[in-house]
Amino acid sequence: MTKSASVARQRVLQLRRKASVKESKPRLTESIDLLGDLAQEIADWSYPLLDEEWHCFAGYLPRAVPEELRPRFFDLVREGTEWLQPTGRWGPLPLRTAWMCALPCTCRYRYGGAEVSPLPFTDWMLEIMASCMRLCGLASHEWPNSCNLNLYMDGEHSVGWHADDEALFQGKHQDCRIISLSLGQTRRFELRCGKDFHCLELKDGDLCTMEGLTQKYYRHRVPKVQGPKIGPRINLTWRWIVQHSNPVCMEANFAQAAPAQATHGQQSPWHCSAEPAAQYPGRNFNPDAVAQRKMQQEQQRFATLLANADSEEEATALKERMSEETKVMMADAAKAELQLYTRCARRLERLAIFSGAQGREDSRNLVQLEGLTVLPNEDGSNVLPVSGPSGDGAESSSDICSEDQEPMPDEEVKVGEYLPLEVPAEASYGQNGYRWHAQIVADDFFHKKLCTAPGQLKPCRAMPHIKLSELLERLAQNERGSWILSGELNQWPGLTNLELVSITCKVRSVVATSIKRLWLQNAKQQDAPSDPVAVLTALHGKKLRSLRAVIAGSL
Ligand SMILES: O=C(O)CCC(=O)C(=O)O
Ligand SMILES: [Fe+2]
Repeated sequence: MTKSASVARQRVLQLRRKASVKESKPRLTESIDLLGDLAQEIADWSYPLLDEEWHCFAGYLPRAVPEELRPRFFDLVREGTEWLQPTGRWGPLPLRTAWMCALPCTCRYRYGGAEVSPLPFTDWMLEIMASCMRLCGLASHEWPNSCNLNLYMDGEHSVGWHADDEALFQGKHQDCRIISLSLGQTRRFELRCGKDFHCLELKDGDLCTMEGLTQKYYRHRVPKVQGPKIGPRINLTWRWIVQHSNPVCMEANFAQAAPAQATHGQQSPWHCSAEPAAQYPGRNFNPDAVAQRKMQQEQQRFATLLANADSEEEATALKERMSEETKVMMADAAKAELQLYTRCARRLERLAIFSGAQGREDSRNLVQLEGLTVLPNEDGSNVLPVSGPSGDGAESSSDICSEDQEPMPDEEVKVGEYLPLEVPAEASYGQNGYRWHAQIVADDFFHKKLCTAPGQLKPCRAMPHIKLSELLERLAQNERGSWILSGELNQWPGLTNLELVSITCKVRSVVATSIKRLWLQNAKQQDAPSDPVAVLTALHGKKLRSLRAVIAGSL
C-alpha cells in the first residue's frame, strides 16, 4: 500500500469511528460494578480512566503479584506455553501468542486477521488466576473463561491501536470486563478515544482492567520502544467469552452471561447447580468450580491416554488411576476453596463480635451471631481468629495494628482451641467462648491511624489495643481467682469484662524471634508468677515491643 493510500484508509477508519461514536451514546445508564469496587476490602485499585458518561473505565493495581512470585509466574508462563507466531492480514504480527479457554469451551480466537486454536487452562494458569482474581473481588465460579497470552521478546515487539471488540466478548454491545496482568519488562500501555488519551507504565506484577464499554469507544496499544535493555514482557489478558463461536461450545449449554451481568443476578458461564455442602448451611458459593475445571482437563488427558492404550489391562489400570487422582484433586480443590471461604467468614465473625453481637446456638448446634453462622473448622473446632487478616492482605482502614500481627505460636497459648459452649454461668470464660489477642502499648503511645493524639487510642481491629496503665487500673480478681479486665476493651462494645489468659512478649535475638510467656493463668510451674499485676507493673517505663494479652470472652 502506498503512503497516501494508507493515510486515506486511516481517514476513512477515523470517520467511521467518529460516526459510530456519535450515533451511539451509551445505552447503559445504570451504574456498573467495577472490579475495583468488588475488591475494595482487599486491594487499592485506582481508575485512571473513569468516564461515567460514556461508561468507560480502566483500573490499575500496581504490584498486585507479590515480588517473590513474579519471576516464578514469568517462568511458568514462558516455559509452559507453546508460543505461536500469529499472522495478521498484513503479515506476521510482532509478538508471540497463545490462547487458552476453560473447558468445555474450545472457541478459536480470531483477531486482526490472525486465528489461534485454544489450549485448556493449565495448572499454573489456575494458580496465577487464583492469585489475581482474588484481587479483582472474584470468587472462583466468577473467573474469566479465557486468556490471551502475549510474549513481547524485546522493544520491537508491540501491539498496534485496536479494541478487543471481537464478537466472543460482546464488548461493543454490553459491559465487558478485561483483566490484564503484566510480567517482566515494564512497557507503556496507551488508551485513547480521539483526543482523550491515557497512558500507564505497566510494570512487573501490575494488574490493569478495561471495563464497561471501553472496547466500544476506546482503542489501546502497547507501542514499540527503543533502548539497549528492553527485556521480555508477558501479558495475560483474561476475558469472558459470552458468545461462543464454536457450535460445540454452544451446545454445551452454558448460561451465556458475563459476570459483569452475573453480579446483577444472572448466572456466570461456570455456574454450577450443586447444592452447598450440607455441613455448611448458608454457603452460597460453589466449592466445586475449581475442581470441576481441573477435572475436565484431567479427563481430557486421560481420554487421550485411554485412546492410545495398547491393551485391555493397560486401559483398566488407567481407569483406576483416573478415579483415584480425580478424588484427590476434588478434595484438594474443595479444601482450598473452603480455606478461602473460612477466612472471609472469620472476618465477618470478628466484626460481629467487636460490635457486640450476641451469640447463641441454633438447632443444628451451630453458633449464630445475630444471624451470622460461625462455621466450625474442618476439625470440628469452633475457633475464632486472634491474629490479623491471615495473609490475604485484607486490611480495611481500621484493620491495622501498631505492630505486625503474626499469630502467637499455638503451642504456647493454645489460641483457637475448641471452647465448648455449655458451662455453668459462673465458670471461667477460659473454657467457654473465644480468645483474642490485645496489644499492650505504652501510655504515651502514638500511631496516626490508631490514635487521635498521643495516648488517646481509637478502637482498633483486628487487634484491639490497650494502654499499660489502663490495663493495670482495670484488672481485678474475681471470687473464682480469675483476672478480669472490667469494662470495654479498646471501646469495643462486644469486648467487655474479658478474662486474662496470658501475657506474652516477643523476644528478638540475633538468630531468631521467639515468644516469651510472662504470665499464664493457672500456670503449673513452681516458679511461674501468679500475679499479672506485679508482672505488668514491672514493665512500667520500659520500651514495650509486641507485648500482648490473650483474653477470653464468652460468645
Ligand atoms: O500487552 C498488553 O498489555 C495488551 C495486549 C492486548 O491488548 C491484547 O492482547 O489484546
Ligand atoms: Fe487488546
